[in-house]
Amino acid sequence: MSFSNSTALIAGASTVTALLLATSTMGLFSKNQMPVAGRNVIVTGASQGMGKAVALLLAAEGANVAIIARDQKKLDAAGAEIQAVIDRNGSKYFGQKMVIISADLSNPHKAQQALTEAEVQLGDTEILWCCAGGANPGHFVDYSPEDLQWGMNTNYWSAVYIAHAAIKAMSQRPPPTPKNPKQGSPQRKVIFTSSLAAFCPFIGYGSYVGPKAALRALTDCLRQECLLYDIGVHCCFPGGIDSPGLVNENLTKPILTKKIEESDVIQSPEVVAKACLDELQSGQTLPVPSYLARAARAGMVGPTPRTSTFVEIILTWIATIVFIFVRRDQDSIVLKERKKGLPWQRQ
Ligand SMILES: NC(=O)C1=CN([C@@H]2O[C@H](COP(=O)(O)OP(=O)(O)OC[C@H]3O[C@@H](n4cnc5c(N)ncnc54)[C@H](OP(=O)(O)O)[C@@H]3O)[C@@H](O)[C@H]2O)C=CC1
Ligand SMILES: CCCCCCCCCCCCCCCC(=O)[C@@H](N)CO
Repeated sequence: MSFSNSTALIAGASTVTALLLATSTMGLFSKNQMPVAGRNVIVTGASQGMGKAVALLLAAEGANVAIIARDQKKLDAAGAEIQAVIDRNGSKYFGQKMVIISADLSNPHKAQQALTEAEVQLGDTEILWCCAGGANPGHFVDYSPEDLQWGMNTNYWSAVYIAHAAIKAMSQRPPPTPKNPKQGSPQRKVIFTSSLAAFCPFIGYGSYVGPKAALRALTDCLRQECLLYDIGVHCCFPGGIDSPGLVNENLTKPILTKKIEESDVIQSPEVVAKACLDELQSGQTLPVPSYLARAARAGMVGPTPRTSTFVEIILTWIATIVFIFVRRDQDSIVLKERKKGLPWQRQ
């Protein structure tokens, strides 16, 4: 090969590489991976906090929404807010609907019933976004077996049973014909909600990080199986959310947990919902709403597919190093407490 030929080849190859990097990092030319207008969406944990913000956002963008939680009063209040958003949309999205379903989703029969009920009222489910969850922070030694089971029921089973019912139903039927094929990918979605604390587990979340990390592992497993049925499976990783749940858990949160959380940035439910939706629409498997969670994801991404490959790989190197210092910093908070003496040395 002559000198000029190989130069042209290298120049061509670098241009293609640069273009590929640019499109993968900036999302240029990519279509919306999760349009919501006119589609049937179920949001769990939608009576308050992040779930309610997700339901309000999707309703504002024209989705038909079914909201699920246990407490009927809180559901009715959230339902009124969502209906107001739908009324404001006017005739922009024809026949937009909202339904309220009260169910304890940690019960497999109730979860199946809730899905059936939502489908009777809305039609076939296109998106299931599981937000129901919560934490009862404490030291592991202070938990009762019931406290530990509560963590698993509230965070793992409340998401897994309804996802199981939904994926079984979806896998047997084609997606509804898109009302506007130009609006983006018609793929159906199941979305879980984990936590930044599952990427970086720390003291005080002994009943919580297990189920939240399990949701992530399940996401990787189901994402692969659901390639068979053309269903996308995703899992969001918020940091602190300014929600009623956070206010409540802070009442009993151990002091060491609070100290470690000082390095986190609390976001509003609305910001978290919008940032996660943006990431889902750009095709992210593990959406995050903050830079901190994005850095933690880079350090823990493992075999999950990534978008923006180049930037994420660099970030992975950085995060791997930063994690050494984060862990040292967190441990030093705990070790300072230990200086007061081991339990059996204290009077
Ligand atoms: N707040 C935070 O700092 C963070 C939260 N997260 C996660 O984000 C999600 C949303 O959190 P947040 O906004 O604080 O939520 P909240 O704790 O404020 O609200 C939780 C929602 O889930 C519902 N829910 C709880 N258990 C069940 C159940 N068994 N069956 C049906 N519905 C249930 C609640 O309604 P009801 O009780 O009436 O059933 C409520 O609607 C959760 O999964 C949480 O773990 C992640 C990172 C940080
Ligand atoms: C590479 C660098 C990574 C750095 C990570 C450092 C993380 C420290 C703070 C994490 C705070 C997590 C809040 C989630 C709490 C939660 O899920 C509950 N409140 C739920 O209710």
